[in-house]
Amino acid sequence: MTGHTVEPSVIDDGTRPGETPSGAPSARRDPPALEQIIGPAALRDLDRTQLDHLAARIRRFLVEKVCAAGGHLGVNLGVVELTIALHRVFDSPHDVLVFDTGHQTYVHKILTGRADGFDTLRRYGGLAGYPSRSESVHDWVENSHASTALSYADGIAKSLQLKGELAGSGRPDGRRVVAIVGDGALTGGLAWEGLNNLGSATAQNRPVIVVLNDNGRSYAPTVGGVASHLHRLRGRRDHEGAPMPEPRPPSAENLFGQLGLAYLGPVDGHDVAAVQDALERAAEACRPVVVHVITSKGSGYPPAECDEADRMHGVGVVDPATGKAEGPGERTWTGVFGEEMVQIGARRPDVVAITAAMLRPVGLAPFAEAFPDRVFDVGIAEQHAVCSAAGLAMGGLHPVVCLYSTFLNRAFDQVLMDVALHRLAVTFILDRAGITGPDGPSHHGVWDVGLLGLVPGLRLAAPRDPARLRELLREAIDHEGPTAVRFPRATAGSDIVAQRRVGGVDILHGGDHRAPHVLLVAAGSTAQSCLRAADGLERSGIGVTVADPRWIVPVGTAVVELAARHRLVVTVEDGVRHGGVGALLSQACADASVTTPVRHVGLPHAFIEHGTRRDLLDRCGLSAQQIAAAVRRGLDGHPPPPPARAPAPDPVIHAPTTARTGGERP
Ligand SMILES: Cc1ncc(C[n+]2csc(CCOP(=O)(O)OP(=O)(O)O)c2C)c(N)n1
Ligand SMILES: CC(=O)[C@@H](O)[C@H](O)COP(=O)(O)O
Ligand SMILES: [Mg+2]
Repeated sequence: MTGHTVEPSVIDDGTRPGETPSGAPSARRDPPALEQIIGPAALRDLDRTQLDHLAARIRRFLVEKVCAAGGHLGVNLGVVELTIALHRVFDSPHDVLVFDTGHQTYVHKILTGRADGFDTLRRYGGLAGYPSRSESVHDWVENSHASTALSYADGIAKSLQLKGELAGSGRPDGRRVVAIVGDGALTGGLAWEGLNNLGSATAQNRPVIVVLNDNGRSYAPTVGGVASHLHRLRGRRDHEGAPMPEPRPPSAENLFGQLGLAYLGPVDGHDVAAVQDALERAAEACRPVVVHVITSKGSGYPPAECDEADRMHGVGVVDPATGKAEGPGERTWTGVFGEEMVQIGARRPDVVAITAAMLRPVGLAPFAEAFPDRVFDVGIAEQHAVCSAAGLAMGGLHPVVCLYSTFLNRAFDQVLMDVALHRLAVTFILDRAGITGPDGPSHHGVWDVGLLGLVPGLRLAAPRDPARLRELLREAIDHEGPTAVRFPRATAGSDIVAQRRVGGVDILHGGDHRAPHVLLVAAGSTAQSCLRAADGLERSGIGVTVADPRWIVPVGTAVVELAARHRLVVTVEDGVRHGGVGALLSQACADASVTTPVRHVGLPHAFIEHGTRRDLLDRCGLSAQQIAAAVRRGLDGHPPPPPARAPAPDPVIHAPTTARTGGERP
């Protein structure tokens, strides 16, 4: 590994005393200032010294910008040299670079002319934290869900081959297709579906270059047989820091060779020249090939290198000198969940927990510490997590599957056909449910209510506060059938005490009016805004009942009976309205011949861009004022307004009317 670990304040990036790191290059042939790099061509004729200075300059830039804004710091510090080499060997966007998960593309963005956007990183309307097709022709895949790159590469290579544009098709300017995939992403089943096709007999003349970015970690060290195999291939004595042998020629002595892909590596991923040499040889091979690149997450920044938990995989705003967040940590929904799980684990020896490579992010660290034999990290393998949970339940245990809501999407069939069909007692914990914020459209957990509302026999709870999270978690785990509990990426807030409980439904406000009036159905964390809306409405003489159903799927009879006793129902949910709480209640009212009009306030049926959670909720019409406005419009006989069109651009990412094919790219 080249020696490049330095303190952030003394990174030797070629900056002369008094010159800012991104200042104009001095006469000493320093590399171009980052803001002056308008594209990869600027890298082509840099010499070794300039490349080393450029790498140091990028590291310093990453530490400065990401510590100030939050984002994937450790991840991107680990791919500085790798990304420089990629853009020196391949000619993006003529050549296609597909990044798996996309959280490691900050360096790619710097080298493709977007350094000056980093002051807006992950802010509404600013630079996305993942590839963005609307930002650059160098970006292809926006989906931040792992293990997809190999399948995209397979499809793109097939399309280029059929059009006669793929390298190896006889054209001198044949296009190369490169997939950059992490060792963690390689624990996902979809990645092996991709490999199976990339290495097939028919693919031997359809060269795809798989760059395996192996840092030995997802957040924590990568688990499973794949990780062990990679460790053996690395020929390392340990995961980090050991010297690496010279790149070995392709051989069949490893899994990739057995699957029909040549193997090149292991390569020191922090040595630009070594990576460049390996990539050039891979491109010349003109066949499917895996280039096994060894990197270190957090490389070059001691606070990350020393972070045993996850090498500062992703951070909030932190002090660049220490890597620590300022001030005391906030109590999050995740933290409350983690505490209660330990209480439940002590009471219920049959309860076990499953994580898909995110033990700490989903709050299972306390449970793992208390009950180390009762936590299973299955890797980035959500479908396996759910199906394995079905097996655990069949074996007599009660598994608690802990995922971010958005990552449940890919395991829907396992929830439906492996858990619910067998009516198994499995509990799904859906953290980051609703608008999450900075990670953008593929991370907002907004689809779970619509999806799980389709699952016969499954019960879904949406707690409004920490006390209800604890209560509903216990009810879910005590239930003899499939259950789920959803909560947001947010501070936990204070408890909201109900006036009374009617048929399992908590009445939070009103409900004792004689004259028919408005029923506000507050799903989960929207309760606070609904109560504020109710206060405003009451001041203008509109009587409001605010009810928290607690269990939102299936719709309880008590909610339908409440609806029947009101003049108007308005449901409010932090989820897509399409198939959501409102839609389900409308259906339930229709089935019960209850004719009270029901209006749905929730998120649009669309992809919502990145920003802060609060701001995006407001832009989507979920503020107290907008809820009150929806009630008033309902009383006037009109449907609630479409999601508020803030003066700034719409938060909704409009699906293009015509498919944005690769054809828009060169
Ligand atoms: C389907 C899915 N599950 C979980 C995640 C959350 N996640 C984001 S990055 C990451 C670890 C990825 O590890 P690896 O592929 O090795 O990339 P590295 O961060 O090491 O560069 C995980 C689990 C995700 N993005 N997608
Ligand atoms: C890339 C990825 O999927 C995760 O790193 C995600 O960004 C973490 O999100 P939180 O910050 O909500 O934990
Ligand atoms: Mg990794």
